[in-house]
Amino acid sequence: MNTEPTRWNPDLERWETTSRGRAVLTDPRLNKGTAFTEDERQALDLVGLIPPHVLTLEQQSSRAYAQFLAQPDDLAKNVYLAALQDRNTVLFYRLVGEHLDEMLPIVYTPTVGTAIQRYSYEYRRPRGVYLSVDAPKDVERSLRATGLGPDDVDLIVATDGEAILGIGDWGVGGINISVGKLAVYTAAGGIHPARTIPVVLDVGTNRKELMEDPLYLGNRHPRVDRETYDAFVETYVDTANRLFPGAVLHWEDFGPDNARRILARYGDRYLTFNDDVQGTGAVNLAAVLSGVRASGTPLRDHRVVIFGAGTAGIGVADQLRDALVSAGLTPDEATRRFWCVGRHGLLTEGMAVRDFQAPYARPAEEVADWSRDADLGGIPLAEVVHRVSPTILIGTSGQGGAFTEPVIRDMAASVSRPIILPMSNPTSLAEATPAQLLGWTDGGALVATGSPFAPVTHGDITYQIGQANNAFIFPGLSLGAIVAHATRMTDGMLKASADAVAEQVGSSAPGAALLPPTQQLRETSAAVATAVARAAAHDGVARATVGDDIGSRVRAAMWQPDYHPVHAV
Ligand SMILES: NC(=O)C1=CN([C@@H]2O[C@H](COP(=O)(O)OP(=O)(O)OC[C@H]3O[C@@H](n4cnc5c(N)ncnc54)[C@H](O)[C@@H]3O)[C@@H](O)[C@H]2O)C=CC1
Ligand SMILES: CC(=O)C(=O)O
Ligand SMILES: [Mg+2]
Repeated sequence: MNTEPTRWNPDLERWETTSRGRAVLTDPRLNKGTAFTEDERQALDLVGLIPPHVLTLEQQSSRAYAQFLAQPDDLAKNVYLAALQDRNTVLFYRLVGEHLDEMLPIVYTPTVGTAIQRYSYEYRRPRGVYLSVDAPKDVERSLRATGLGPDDVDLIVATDGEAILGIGDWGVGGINISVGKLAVYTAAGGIHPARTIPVVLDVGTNRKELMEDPLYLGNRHPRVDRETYDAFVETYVDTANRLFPGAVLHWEDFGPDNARRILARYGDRYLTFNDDVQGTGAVNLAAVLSGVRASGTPLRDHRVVIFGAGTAGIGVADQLRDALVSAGLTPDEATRRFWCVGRHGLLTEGMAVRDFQAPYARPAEEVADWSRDADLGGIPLAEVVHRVSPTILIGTSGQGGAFTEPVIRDMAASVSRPIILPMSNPTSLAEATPAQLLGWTDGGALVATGSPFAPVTHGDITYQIGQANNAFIFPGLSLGAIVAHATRMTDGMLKASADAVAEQVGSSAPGAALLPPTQQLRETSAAVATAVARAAAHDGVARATVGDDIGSRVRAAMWQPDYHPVHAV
């Protein structure tokens, strides 16, 4: 039985609630604070619980913006916005939507990384659902405790906190990446915030300082063994799918082995995707496609070095390889265009590589006389760049500053418009800054970065720096899947998302960004969702009819941060 005292009535577009008084003010879905109307105050027993003067949403938003600006630093801004989100959903999204450029870096990368590291210290309230590997029998009960029924959930974002951005294992604090991704989903993709659940799968942490910290809020034991882990993930997937059968299951910031294994196990059975593998692959492809357009060299003629051959790096390689095949190469020819560099240098045959890296290992005879670095235990990036003369260099290593001046100058010596994408987050882990890259290449580099960077002026040109972040993909990808009632997330849907983002980039004039502006993320996400829904229909996985009106249906499905009547029942 659904005992939830509050429900959204879609026909009358209003909330209906049996709650009264303070219970209304503490429900962020219902709470309008000083914007409750006189009639609502009377009907909901709010008279005397809020100051008498009624404000508009616009007035509230400008007041909140002033409060936001008064915070002393970015972490305090993050905590301020989190508290606002806990209090009043509509006001939070109205404010973030009005200042997307300024606030995305606060609710998302880079500041979300700091918020995760500081989680147990900045903790104010629980947010989302905390599932513990020590109590798998409670998974169902905890997901049911959201009060949401089978038709009430569109999307669940889950992390196990092992590989947060590029900052590693932060245990239970990882919940904030699920919360942050969902904030982007709603602000950028119009996913209904009440129809989403952030989840952390707390399977322990291998970070000793957390386990020894008296304030640490997660399970105080090392990450569990693979068998226990897999059984727990299975319990989560089965339960989530049974309770919320239509929901997209989004996986975020898992370690490379678990990320790939989970995707291989569930990708063909459920509507699910791994954002770091697939979302990142798609946004990278979009940036490369627009870089290729600006470079004047056809895609099929490019050579790619990927620095950081993990979850994101190989996800990027896989989608680019498929794009090279579509451009006319055979699968083998396409694979041979990649040189992937990991912790021990270039991946080569005979090295101990992970199964998903294996296709990219270079033949031993090719590299027989390449110079090696004894400390590294293999062939370093500088040697790879020197030998290969890549046209595209991608950073997914989490190693800040790894693209050094000699490496970039060497690359630029043989390629006039090198495409260079330092995609690692947060900002401090970018492999190089755009100012460095443009300086070392005399303005020739075509640059996009994972975290936001300000424009760079070099010579007479001001270069806009596009953000090659999966935030350009996942909101529209899931929105398209939800509107199409898709049963699976197919490769075709991912490819469509990349193409749609690339198409949103209007210009390849000198200084133009490789990706659309963040401020336009809502329009970009609508275009992505439309393309994704069409691809779902094309791939035979859409249960809804996808016709000519799909663009307007996508837009109509996007939640807007406006107040609706709250009706006392
Ligand atoms: N811009 C975007 O949309 C996204 C960016 N990323 C970023 O990519 C980075 C990596 O993330 P994941 O792939 O999830 O992590 P991961 O741990 O799966 O992969 C990192 C890879 O870098 C390699 N590596 C580490 N040190 C290295 C070194 N000194 N030289 C060469 N390789 C080295 C590791 O061996 C590993 O294979 C992070 O900084 C993350 O923020 C990840 C997903 C999306
Ligand atoms: C953007 C993202 O998903 C990451 O850095 O992990
Ligand atoms: Mg991620």
